[in-house]
Amino acid sequence: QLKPYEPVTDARMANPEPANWLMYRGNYAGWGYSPLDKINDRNVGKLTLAWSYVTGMSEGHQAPPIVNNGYMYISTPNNQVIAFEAKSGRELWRYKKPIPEELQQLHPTNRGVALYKDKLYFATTDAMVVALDPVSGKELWKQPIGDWKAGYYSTLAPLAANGKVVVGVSGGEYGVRGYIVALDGETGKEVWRTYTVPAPGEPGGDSWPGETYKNGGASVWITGTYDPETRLSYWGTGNAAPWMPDTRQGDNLYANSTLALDIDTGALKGYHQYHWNDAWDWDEVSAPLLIDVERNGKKVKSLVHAGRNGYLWHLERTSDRINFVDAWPYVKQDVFASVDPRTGRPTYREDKRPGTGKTVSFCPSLWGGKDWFPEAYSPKTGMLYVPANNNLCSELKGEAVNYRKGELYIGVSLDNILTNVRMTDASRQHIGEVQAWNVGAKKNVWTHKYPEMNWGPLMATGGNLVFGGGTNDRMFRAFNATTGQMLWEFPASSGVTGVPSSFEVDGEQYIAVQAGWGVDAERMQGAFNAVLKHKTTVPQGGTVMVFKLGR
Ligand SMILES: O=C(O)c1cc(C(=O)O)c2c(n1)C(=O)C(=O)c1cc(C(=O)O)[nH]c1-2
Ligand SMILES: [Ca+2]
Repeated sequence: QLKPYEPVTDARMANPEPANWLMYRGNYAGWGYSPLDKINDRNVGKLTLAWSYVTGMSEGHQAPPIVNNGYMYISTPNNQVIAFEAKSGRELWRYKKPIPEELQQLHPTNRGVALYKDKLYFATTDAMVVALDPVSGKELWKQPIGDWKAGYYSTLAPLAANGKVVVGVSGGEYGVRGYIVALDGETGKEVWRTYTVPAPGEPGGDSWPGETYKNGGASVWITGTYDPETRLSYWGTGNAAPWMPDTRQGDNLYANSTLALDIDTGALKGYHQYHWNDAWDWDEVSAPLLIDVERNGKKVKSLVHAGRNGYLWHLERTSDRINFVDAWPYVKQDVFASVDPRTGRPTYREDKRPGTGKTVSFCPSLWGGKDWFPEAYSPKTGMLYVPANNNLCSELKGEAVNYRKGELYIGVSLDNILTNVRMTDASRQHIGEVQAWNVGAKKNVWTHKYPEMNWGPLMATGGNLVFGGGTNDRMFRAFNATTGQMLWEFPASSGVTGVPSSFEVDGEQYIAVQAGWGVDAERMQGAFNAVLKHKTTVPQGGTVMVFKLGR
């Protein structure tokens, strides 16, 4: 009873129908917002499970259910994509790409598929992009984008725009040299590749001593946002490698930055580095949200980013630059002594900078004020919603490390990483938060607090709701977007670190999300268990959950 598959054109992508969820965050601006309002703050208490489906995988289920006129697609860890009839949960097909046996997955997750024209794309753990037929699941082509034997892998959902499929590579903990690569959507042929770490002689190349740029990190593992008007895509970059900053003295451009890349050529048109010479593993990979922000009575075409470094960043975007507007801490941050009001460049407290042979504690923890899980923005309330971890700190002991192809290149022992968490008096009271911000006014409107951490991507809806999971009690929740009042919660089979989405079929609205705890939410829980008196175990295993209003 499914209608013929409807190709996903540039026009549809630039202006997605409210009934569908065509890409990672629902729109190119990265809002994580569904305009649908049949499920709303008055009736959300009646939300019930319409269907669910066990994926057969453990580890991190983080991908949003992507929906195009009744067809739904999810990806799971281990290079798996599953297609459903969105309304019923009937499986249409399942695709699994084998992973080489010797490949060790440091971050076993996949953050979703991209739909474009008559194809579906996803990026793999063994550093390929695969194109599938969305109707049959048949493999159309696969294109290698990096050497997995050298620690390159992909976890992000691709960005599809202007005839291209654009992805980045992970591997910041293996000493890769990061890049963003665009493939021709039809053929898979590489169109451009832009390194996030410049070579000597290129602009920014002098921010790396000697040969260090070759293993400088700055990986890209979260989908970029895109402005069709300027044809600029915006990407966040990860930590510089290895972690200890004295091994690569200099700013280390363009690690921990937002980059503006021309979608047609990959040319770098602007950047903002959130913190230079990274020492804290604060990957700034979340792409900034494209928002028109009212500030001092003026509209600013903005880029907004809740930094892993604990600051909320308000930038301005133009056709050829990124300008700093403002920044302020949204969680406890004890590293920045100041932020230059003109450029946004921070100065550091020396005693808060880890280094080789030093043991240093700092806040927020190495997982940051916010790790990879996305913020959401509602144009209805004008608020930015931030899933945060507050009051938490880390202690790292820097060690010398030599680069060896395909091996971890961190400079902190795994033992230390798994016990790095340091509690404060405040974090014994609460850690996880959902924060609502009026960015232009720099005003925190409401905050919902959790006793322990929050790893939950957020979605806002036209029904004055904000949805998110992320806590170790397995709950998936809905909040009143205006007031922050918790209106509904549902105990999932596992912790919910999936990106939620919403869609409509035959006039009925649905909320969809994957449960499936894993990756660093799980590792961080281990680090907590090491310092807390009680231990929490979160069950693993992926489930797709789709909710609708009960009668
Ligand atoms: O530097 C990198 O390339 C890289 C990649 C990834 C990833 O691809 O998931 C993570 C991280 N770093 C990282 O620092 C991090 O905290 C993290 C958490 C997670 C997760 O899925 O929970 N992935 C990653
Ligand atoms: Ca990293």
